[in-house]
Amino acid sequence: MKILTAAQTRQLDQATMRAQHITSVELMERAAGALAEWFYGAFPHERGEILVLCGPGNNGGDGLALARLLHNAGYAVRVALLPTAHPSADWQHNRQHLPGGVPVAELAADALPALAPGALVVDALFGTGLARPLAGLAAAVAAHLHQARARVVAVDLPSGLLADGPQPDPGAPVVRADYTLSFGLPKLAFLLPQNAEYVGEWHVLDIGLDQGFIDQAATPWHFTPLHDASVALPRRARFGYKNTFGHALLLAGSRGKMGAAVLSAGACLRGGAGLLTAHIPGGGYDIFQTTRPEAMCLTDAQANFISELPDLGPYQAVGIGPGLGQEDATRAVLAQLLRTATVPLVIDADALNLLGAHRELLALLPPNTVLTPHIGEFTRLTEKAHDDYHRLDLLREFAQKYRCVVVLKGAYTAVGAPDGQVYFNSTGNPGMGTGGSGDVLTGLVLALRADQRLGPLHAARLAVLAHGHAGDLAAAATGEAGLIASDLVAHIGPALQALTE
Ligand SMILES: NC(=O)C1=CN([C@@H]2O[C@H](COP(=O)(O)OP(=O)(O)OC[C@H]3O[C@@H](n4cnc5c(N)ncnc54)[C@H](OP(=O)(O)O)[C@@H]3O)[C@@H](O)[C@H]2O)[C@@H](O)CC1
Ligand SMILES: Nc1ncnc2c1ncn2[C@@H]1O[C@H](COP(=O)(O)OP(=O)(O)O)[C@@H](O)[C@H]1O
Ligand SMILES: [K+]
Repeated sequence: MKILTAAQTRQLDQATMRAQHITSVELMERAAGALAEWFYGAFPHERGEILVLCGPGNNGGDGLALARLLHNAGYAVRVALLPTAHPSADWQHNRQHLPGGVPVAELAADALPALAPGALVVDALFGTGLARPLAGLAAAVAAHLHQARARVVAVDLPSGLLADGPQPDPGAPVVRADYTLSFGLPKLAFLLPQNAEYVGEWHVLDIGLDQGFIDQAATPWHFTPLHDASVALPRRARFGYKNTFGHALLLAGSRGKMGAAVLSAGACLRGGAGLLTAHIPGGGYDIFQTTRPEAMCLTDAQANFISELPDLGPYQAVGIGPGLGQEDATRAVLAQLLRTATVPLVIDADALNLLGAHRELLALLPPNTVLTPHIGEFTRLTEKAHDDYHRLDLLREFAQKYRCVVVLKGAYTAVGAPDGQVYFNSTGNPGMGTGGSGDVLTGLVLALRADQRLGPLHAARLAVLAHGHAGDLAAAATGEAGLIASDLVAHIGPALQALTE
C-alpha cells in the first residue's frame, strides 16, 4: 500500500473525480459517509452533544457534511465555524445543506465553546491543505481542546500537523486527537513516534479513490498490511525435505547472554529452516543443547565469547549478533565473515555495534545483507537524527549506499531497500518491547534468508510482518505486559501459517 504526500493526495482526488465522473461534492459526501459509519460503530450510544469544529476549506466541508449525517442519524450535534471570508465551494454547499436543527456558531477567541470533561469533539479545522502553522484563533482552539480534556476525533489529520514532513515551527500548537480518521491511504505522519501524541489511534477509511492513479504515483514510502500478497510465504514443496529448506548458521551468545542465542535459534527453527547450526561460546554448550535439541551446535575454543569463524561451506545463510558481546576477537570473526561470506548474511545487535564502533568494516558489507538495528544501533551506524523524518532520510541513504536491506525496528518497523524504497510494517504491539524480541526477529530473518526461494527484501519484510503478527497473537493470549520473547517464538508457526500463499 503506497503512502502519498498531501500534494499527491490532492491530485488523487482530482483523478478520482475524472475517472468516476463524480463531482467534488459527491466525493466529499463519500468521505463524510465513511466518517459517519465509523462514528456509528465507535460511539453507538453517545448521548452527549458532539461539537464539530469546521475550518474554511474542504476539511471543514467534511465536518459540515458529517454534522448533517450525524444529526440525521439522531446524534445531538453542534457546529462551530472558524470565521472566514473565503470558504471553499464545497464548504459552502454543505453549509447550505446543514439542517436548521443543528446549532451553528462562529468561533471567537474571547468565547471558546464550553466543553464538559470528556466532551466529544470533531476536529475538521484543517487537513491536507494546511499552509502554515496554527496561529491566532485556531491555535487557541487547539490549546483549549487539550485543556478541556475533550475526546477529539480528527478528520483526515489532526489540525496543525503536516501529512508528510516535519513541522516548520515545532513550537506551534497541533490538535491532540484521540482518533484520526483518514481517507484511502495512511499518511507518513501517522507512522512516526514524534507525531504519536497528536495522531492517537488512526484508521484509514475506504472512499473508493482511483486505484489507477495510486498505481502510477511515485513514492518511496509504502505500508505493508497484514495480508499483502507481495510478501506471502510460498508453500513448502510436497516432496521437499530438510536440505531443500535451507541450512542456517547462527553465531550468537556470550557469557550471561546465552538466552539470546537460544531465542534466536528457536525463531530460526520455527521460521522453517530445514537445518540450523549454532556456533556458540564453549561455556554455553549445555544451555544450548538442552534448550534447543533440534539445532546442531559448534562450540568455540573460548568459553565466554566467540573467537573463531567456522567453515561456511555447508550453509545457505549466516546470522550474527544476538548476545554476541564486543570482544576484539569477536570483531575479528565479524570482519572475516564479511570478507569471506558468499551466502546471505543477517547482522544484528552487537555485530551492528561492532560495525558502528569500527566503521571501516562497513565497506566490507556484502550487497543484500540484512541489518536489523533498533534506533540506538542505527544511530551508532550513522549519526544522530534531528527528528524522525531525518532518520528516514538516513535510512534510505544507508540502504542505498551499502546496497543492503536495513530493518529499522520499533513500532511500524521501517524496512529500507537498496533501491531507496521504504516499507513500514503494520503488525506488532508495545508488548514486544521486552528483552529478546529483537533476537527472535534475527532468527526469523535468518530462516527466511536460508530459504532460497525468497530475495532479501521479501525475506526481511515477511519476517518483520510475521514477527509482529506473532506478537499480536501472543499478546491476545498473555496481554501486552505479560508477553515475553519466548511467546513470540511459540507464535511464529501460526503467524507464518496465516501469511502463507
Ligand atoms: N482524498 C481525500 O483525501 C479527500 C479529502 N477531502 C478533504 O479535503 C481536505 C483538504 O481540503 P483543502 O485542500 O480545502 O484544505 P484544508 O485542509 O481544508 O485547508 C485549507 C484552508 O485552510 C486555510 N489554511 C491553511 N492553513 C491555515 C492556517 N494555518 N491557519 C488558517 N488558515 C489556514 C486555507 O487558506 P489559505 O491558505 O488559502 O489562506 C484554506 O482556506 C482533506 O484534508 C480532507 O479532509 C475530502 O473532502 C474528499 C476526499
Ligand atoms: N511498540 C511496538 N510496536 C511494535 N513492535 C515493537 C514495539 N516495541 C518493540 N517492538 C519490536 O520488538 C523488537 C525489539 O527489538 P530489540 O529492541 O532489538 O530487542 P532486544 O534487543 O531485546 O532483542 C523489534 O522487532 C521491534 O520492532
Ligand atoms: K482535521
